Amino acid sequence: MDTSENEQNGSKYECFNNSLQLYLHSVQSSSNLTSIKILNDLWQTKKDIFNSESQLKILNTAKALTQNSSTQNIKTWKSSLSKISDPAILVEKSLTLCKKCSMANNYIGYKTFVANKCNCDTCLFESSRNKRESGIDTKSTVNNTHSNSFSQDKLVEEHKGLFKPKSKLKQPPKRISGQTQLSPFLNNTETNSKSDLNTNYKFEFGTNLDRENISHQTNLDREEEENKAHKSNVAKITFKTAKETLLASNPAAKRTLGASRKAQGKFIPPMIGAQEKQEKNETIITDDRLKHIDPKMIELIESEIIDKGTPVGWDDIAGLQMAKSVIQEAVVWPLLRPDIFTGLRRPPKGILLFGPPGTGKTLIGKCVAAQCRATFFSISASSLTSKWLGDGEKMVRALFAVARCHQPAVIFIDEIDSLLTQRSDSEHEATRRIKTEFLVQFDGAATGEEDRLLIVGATNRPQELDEAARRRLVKRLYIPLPDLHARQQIISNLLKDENNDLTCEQVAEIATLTDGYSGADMKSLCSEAAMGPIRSVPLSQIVSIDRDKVRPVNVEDFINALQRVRPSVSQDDLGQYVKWNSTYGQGF
Ligand SMILES: Nc1ncnc2c1ncn2[C@@H]1O[C@H](COP(=O)(O)OP(=O)(O)OP(=O)(O)O)[C@@H](O)[C@H]1O
Repeated sequence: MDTSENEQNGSKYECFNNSLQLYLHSVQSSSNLTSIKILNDLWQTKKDIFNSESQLKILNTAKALTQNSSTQNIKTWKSSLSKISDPAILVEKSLTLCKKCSMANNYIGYKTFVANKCNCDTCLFESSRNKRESGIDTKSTVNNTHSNSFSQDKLVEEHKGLFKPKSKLKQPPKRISGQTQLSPFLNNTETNSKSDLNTNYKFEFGTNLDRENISHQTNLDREEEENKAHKSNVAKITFKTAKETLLASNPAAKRTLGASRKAQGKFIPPMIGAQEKQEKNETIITDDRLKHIDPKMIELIESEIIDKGTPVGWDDIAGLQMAKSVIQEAVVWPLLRPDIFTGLRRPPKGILLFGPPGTGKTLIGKCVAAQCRATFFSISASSLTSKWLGDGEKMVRALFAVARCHQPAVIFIDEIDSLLTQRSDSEHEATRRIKTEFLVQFDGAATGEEDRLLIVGATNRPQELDEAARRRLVKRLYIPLPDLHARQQIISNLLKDENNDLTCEQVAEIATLTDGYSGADMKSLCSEAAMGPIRSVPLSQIVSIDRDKVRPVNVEDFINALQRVRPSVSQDDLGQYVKWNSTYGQGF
């Protein structure tokens, strides 16, 4: 090697040494992040450093950066941290350029160097790695084979006391989540050669430290570790996590914090005392018949579907004498005396009440349940196909299961036509499944000798019923509009608890005037008439007036109400019911 080459290498080494010292000083004195920042800034501001001789610029930049550890480029480095095994190695590698590579093409040579593809003898670190890998005595080999003008010993001497302890240098920087931006220093092979780079570093400098320095360093290490252990012990004694604090005050919370829960496991509320409250409210399912039913559905049925309203008596239903007597005979007595009504006298399991809206079909269903001392389940078929669509099928199954547990039971299905409509190709799959499930359950109830279940279907559109459903609803009773006498009875019943001065003749007269009104229309008429006395009170007194001072309802109020409340059922519709009744009905 000639003098000029030596000088050049010497200058390179000096620059490398100084900047590395600054860099390593920052690693030891501040934080790894600052060191990395220096490295980054070296690259960002002096990209040409690897192929020029202006290394002094590095020094100035590094000095400035070390003095002012601002965090401007922290973000860049954060994203690079996970990729760099140790930035010191990159500095070293970057600055101790292989002569061969740097002469051929400086920048590309650097890249080749970092990628560990350079095998030239002048490469200080690379050559030592190769020798070690091939099992030759590394120290002597490096000294012998390395052709650089500066010696290994000199290098070590220069850096004595400036390196971080080996253990620290070997620790890879922590990965910070969300890191995507890569440093221009990085390429894939850097990460691959991470372990090699670390080992190189250890070999080059660690093995050459004098004994004194090693023992001093080891003592420092030990002291530091002892300190750490002590601190962690103290922290363990005095510090309690939020979980530990909560468990200390509420041991029951253990079941909710991190406790394993199976997929089918019960939900345990995290609030203190909430579980006890929940357990109290939970339905205790003891009946085997409800084993496979979703407890939420059972709860829903028991809270929403079981009708717990005031029991209805036969007298509450005006008119409809024929329907009442058929129901009494065919349904009520058999349910009350199942021992007598056997064989041919066995009662039908399903009845259909059809007729115009508001004629008392629901009222009859309630009355049947009350008379039979049965549990009354009331559900609207349209809610099965809309509200519980998707769960409708399960709901039907649950409904029948719960009803079996509450025998005798009456299942009243309003608007049954929307559930058991005639089948068509355009029928929704979910609706079809509900219908099938209903018919299956119905048949089960019909054939079960022990079951005391009665299904009462109500519809305003009997003509739309499916044939299969019609056949199962054996008794089909027409519930017509109330006749004169029934209307009179409805008025009298409704005015019973109201202050009124209507005579029997006047009630009869009103009944005559309400031909074509349904029971529900009659109720609306009476409500409207009852507003008459209130409307006659001057507005200024309406808030303060004494209840007894409000005048009674009179015939005039009804005459006025008749102007406002009109019948809701058309004559055409009535004709259809009569026709269907004569074909499929009971015929009365
Ligand atoms: N025959 C009746 N006797 C006494 N009240 C009646 C009678 N029919 C109807 N009503 C009154 O009309 C209201 C509505 O009756 P209900 O709900 O039983 O009719 P519905 O036939 O079931 O009607 P929808 O077909 O619209 O469901 C009842 O609450 C009752 O006040």
